[in-house]
Amino acid sequence: MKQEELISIRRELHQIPETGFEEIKTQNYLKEKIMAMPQNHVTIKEWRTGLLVFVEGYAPEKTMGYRTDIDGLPINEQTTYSFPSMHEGKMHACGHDLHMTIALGILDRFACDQPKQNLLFLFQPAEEGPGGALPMLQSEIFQQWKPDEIYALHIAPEYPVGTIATRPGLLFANTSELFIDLKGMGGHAARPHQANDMVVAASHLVTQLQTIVGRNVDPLDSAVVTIGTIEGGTKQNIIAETARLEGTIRTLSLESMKKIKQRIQALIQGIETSFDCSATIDWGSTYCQVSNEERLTRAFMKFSEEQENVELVECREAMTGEDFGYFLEEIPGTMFWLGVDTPYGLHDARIEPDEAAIETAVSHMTAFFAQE
Ligand SMILES: CC(=O)N[C@@H](CCC[C@H](N)C(=O)O)C(=O)O
Repeated sequence: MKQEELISIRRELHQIPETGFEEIKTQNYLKEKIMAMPQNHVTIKEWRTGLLVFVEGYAPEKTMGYRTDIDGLPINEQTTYSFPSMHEGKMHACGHDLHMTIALGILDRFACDQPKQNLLFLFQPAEEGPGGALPMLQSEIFQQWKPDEIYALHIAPEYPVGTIATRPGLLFANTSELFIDLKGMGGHAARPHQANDMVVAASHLVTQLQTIVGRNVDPLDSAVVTIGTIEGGTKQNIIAETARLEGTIRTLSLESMKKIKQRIQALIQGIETSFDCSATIDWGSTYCQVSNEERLTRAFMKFSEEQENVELVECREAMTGEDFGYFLEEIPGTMFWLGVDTPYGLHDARIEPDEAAIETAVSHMTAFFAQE
C-alpha cells in the first residue's frame, strides 16, 4: 500500500470509532481491506468484533505475532480535521485508528510478498475496556495459531515522528477500574437535616481518595488514583439521594494495588458511617502490567538502533495501562511507543497525531519481521 492509501485508510477509520465489543463497522471495514489483499497464504478468522489473520511463511521456524487494538473512546471530538468522527460522542483519541492502519500496512506487504516466518496479526477489540486481550488470548483460534513471540506499539504524542521508545522489563502499569455507588436519603434542598446528601458524601470521598497515594503508598513505588467522572442528584433544589464516582487505579507493583484497594474499602466504610449511607464498590476490569521480555526487547532495540530512519529512545515506564500485558504474560515480546508529535495527549479530544508516523512504523516493522 502506498502512503496515500494508508493515510486515506486512517482517515476512514478515524470517522467510524466504536467502543469496546461494539466494533462492528470497524471489523467489516478491516475485513474488506484484508480480503482485497492477495489471499494465497493468508487466512482470516473472526473472533467476536475482532479478527485474527494468519500469514503462512515459506520456510517457517516460528510464528511472530503483531497486535493492534481497534476500539475508540466515548469522547466528543474537538480536532480541526476535515474528516472528524461520524459517530457522535465517540472518537479515536488514543491512536487506535493509526494502530489499525499500521497493522494493515504491514499485513499488506506480507500478503503481497510471502514472509519466511509465519505471522499472526491480531485486530483486538476493547482495549480501553472491558478488555479484549485476555479473552482473545484464551480463544481456541488464538491458541491454535499461538505465536512464539509477540509485538505491539502505541502512539506517543510527546515524541517526534521517527522515534521508537521502549525498555526491557516494566513498560506500563497495573490497572484497575473503580466504580463507587453511594446511596443515602434525598429530600428538599431547604431541609438538609432530614436527608443524607450524597453530593456532600461524594465530595468528601473524592478528597479522601486523593490522600491514598500521598499518605499510604511508598513514595518510591509510583501509583495513581484518578476519579474521571462524578454524577449525583437530579435537580438543583433537591438533595441528592445517590451519587456515582468512576475512576481508575494505576500501580507499578501488585502490592500497592492491593493496599490501595484496602484503603478505598476502609475510606468507604468511614463515609458510610459519617454520612449514614450505603456504598458499593465495583472494581470493573483489571489489566496486568506490560512487561517487555528482556532478550527479545534488547534484540528489537538493537535492530531499531541500526535503522537510519528511526531514533531509538530507552524510555521510562509509564502509568498508562494496556491489556497487551496479558499477551506478554504468556508469550515473550515487546511493546513500544511510536512518536506522533502532537501537543495534545492521549484521550484528549484535540489530539491530531502526525500521519507521517504510519509509514515509519509500517516500514520499520516490515523490515523487522522480514529479518532472516
Ligand atoms: C493506552 C491507554 O490509554 N490505555 C488505557 C487503558 C484503560 C484501562 C482501563 N479501562 C482503566 O481505565 O483502568 C489507559 O487509560 O491507560
